[in-house]
Amino acid sequence: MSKLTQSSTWQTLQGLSKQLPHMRQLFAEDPQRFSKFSARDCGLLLDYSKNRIDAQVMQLLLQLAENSGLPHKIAAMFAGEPINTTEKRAVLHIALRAPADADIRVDGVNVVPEVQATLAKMAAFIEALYSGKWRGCTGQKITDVVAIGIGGSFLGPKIISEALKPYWNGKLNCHFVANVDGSCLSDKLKMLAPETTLFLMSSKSFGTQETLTNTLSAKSWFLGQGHTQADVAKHFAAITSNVAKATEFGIDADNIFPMWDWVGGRYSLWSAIGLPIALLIGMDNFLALLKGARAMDVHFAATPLSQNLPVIMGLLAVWYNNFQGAQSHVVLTYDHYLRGLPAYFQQLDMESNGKSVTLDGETVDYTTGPVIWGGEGTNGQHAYHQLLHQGTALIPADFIMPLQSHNPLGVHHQQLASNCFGQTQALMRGRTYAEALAELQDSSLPEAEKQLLARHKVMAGNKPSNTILMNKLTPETLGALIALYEHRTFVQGAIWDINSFDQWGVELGKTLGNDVLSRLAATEACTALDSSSNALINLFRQQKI
Ligand SMILES: O=P(O)(O)OC[C@H]1O[C@H](O)[C@H](O)[C@@H](O)[C@@H]1O
Repeated sequence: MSKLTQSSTWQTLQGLSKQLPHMRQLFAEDPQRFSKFSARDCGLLLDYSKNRIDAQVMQLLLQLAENSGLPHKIAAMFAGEPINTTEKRAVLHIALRAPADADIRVDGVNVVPEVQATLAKMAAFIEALYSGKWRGCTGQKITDVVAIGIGGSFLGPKIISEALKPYWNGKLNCHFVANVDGSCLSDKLKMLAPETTLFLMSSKSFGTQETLTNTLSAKSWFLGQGHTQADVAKHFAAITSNVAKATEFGIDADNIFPMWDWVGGRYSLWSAIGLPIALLIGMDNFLALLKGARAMDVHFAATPLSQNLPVIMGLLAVWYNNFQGAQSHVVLTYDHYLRGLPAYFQQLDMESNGKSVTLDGETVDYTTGPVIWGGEGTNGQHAYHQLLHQGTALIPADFIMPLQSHNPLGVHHQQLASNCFGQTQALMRGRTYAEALAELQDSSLPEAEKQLLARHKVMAGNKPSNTILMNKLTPETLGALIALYEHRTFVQGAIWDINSFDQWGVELGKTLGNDVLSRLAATEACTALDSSSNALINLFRQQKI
């Protein structure tokens, strides 16, 4: 058994996990439950009272965090220590939103001036595009930007852009290409004119197959429309930490925005990777997004654990994962603009905490990252919420909702809120057999049928949820919200003693993908692999089943 699972705190929590009364009872017994189990800062309110917790459980979870050295680990991240141990790198997305006078050192060098210089370069680039100082090869203004990237170099820019649609200034159109399926790029190109289009290639490594292939095809398309190699500089720019490779690829050195190896892909939207967002909402709004994240960083670093929003959320996730058998976690956004957020948090959390060895290389004897999924409320209520209410799996939920809509339209927002609050209540309360039967009292069904139907209508309740509210979805509150989830992910990784910042599983997929690619192009039939892989490769080579 590991030190973690052997600890008396862990063992006590395990004992308590089956002893807590139903949440209905907890609420009935304590009218102060909401004020005891809610916290607010950075423009966000977290109501975590609808969780299977009491004061003792919370106190023990906080003890678990102390025992795991969480305060020290937070300090180490903020100090730029190489906490990504397998890649020997610092983890400094917090430096990307630090104030200009901050001093955050990697190997003795303050990285903040470089971050600020890149922000200034982004601002100048955006201004040049908006004003028409930057023009395409025929002298026309750029009207469309195609952002090419995948994983962290795609999800953040795309989803955060979508979320901030009310802030788009209409100066440019932005399109996103991630999938290497040629249909993705082709569909976009059909709508574009090369003379007014700028391609923004986003790849930290500048080595990701999908992104390189999509960029090469975009370049061929551009050249194929009668333009020359000399025109490329006016239509291609890149964001990468591999400046040498980007230059070699043919991107003009002036058109390269740097990033750094201490920014993880899934934590990179705050860097120049966020350029598509800034192009759509303007630099001031992009800076407000950073400011919101910064506020959450300050909160995370300085607030006592018991009031610390990411710590509370991380501990609750550990509670369900390790002590209540939950294997998935659902994120439900009651805001149309936030509909992509579950997919963003999915990469953030699953790529970070989908690990099974500790920092010392020991295989864990406890579960780690759950499956993160979700979608847009109220749509999910008419689909998968059924399983949340009456299925056999325990699925803790986060409900996220702004109190004010960007589009106040009749009773829409009130209805949205009523559904959100109604769902958390239904999950918590459930419906007893007696209640279900009472609801059927006036029906004309025979008694036996009433009883049978009542059994189907029983909902156990006691299903946990957090509710996160904000006044309005703004760049600042969104920045705080995303940083909240980043740090929540960190808290869990710290307790599980895993490296939340590498992704070796993804790397293996990339390597094998490249190997298969060479076999697909070979002249000989493939016989060297397992029978399934051989057959699939050979079917593709023959182009028919
Ligand atoms: O930005 P790139 O180097 O092209 O990497 C793009 C993506 O590649 C991999 O799939 C990683 O797992 C992601 O974290 C990364 O964001």
